[in-house]
Amino acid sequence: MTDAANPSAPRKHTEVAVGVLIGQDGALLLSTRPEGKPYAGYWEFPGGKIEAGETVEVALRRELQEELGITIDGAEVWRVTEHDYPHALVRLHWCKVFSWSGEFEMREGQTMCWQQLPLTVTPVLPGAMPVLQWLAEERGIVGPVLAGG
Ligand SMILES: Nc1nc2c([nH]c(=O)n2[C@@H]2O[C@H](COP(=O)(O)OP(=O)(O)OP(=O)(O)O)[C@@H](O)[C@H]2O)c(=O)[nH]1
Repeated sequence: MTDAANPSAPRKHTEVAVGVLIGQDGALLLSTRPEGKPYAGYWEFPGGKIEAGETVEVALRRELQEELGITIDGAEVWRVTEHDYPHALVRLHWCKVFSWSGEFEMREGQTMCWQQLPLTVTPVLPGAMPVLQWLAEERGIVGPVLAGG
């Protein structure tokens, strides 16, 4: 989408905070995108848009409370990526999260699961693919990050 008043203007980024929750066995938490959102039903890492005045950590804590009912202890940005979707140009601020409190509760009707690499769930949001690749590299996993992919 371009700016109607100025079609040559660069698209503005939508800033997004994303959490890579890592369990004690190294499993990764994936969840499905709720109905009504672009790419509904695709698997993603939990997170959402950063609101005005929020830091990445504050936004991520709010999003994970709203979506999953948990409270994260802390989050530091690990990687920043960009992805150009038809619906938005997003800048994704990825945080690894190792510690949280509360019970998981799917507050937006989504589904969650813990996954090792390669992932067995599909389809996965295209914007998450570089991060899966980095996680696989860190773990010395060669080959596709999606089983059968
Ligand atoms: N949460 C999340 N978003 C991702 C991932 N990968 C990726 O490209 N995105 C993109 O980042 C954006 C996140 O926005 P969202 O729609 O989930 O955010 P939100 O919950 O604040 O939505 P809303 O306020 O519109 O209801 C979407 O454009 C989504 O496609 C990912 O792994 N997790």
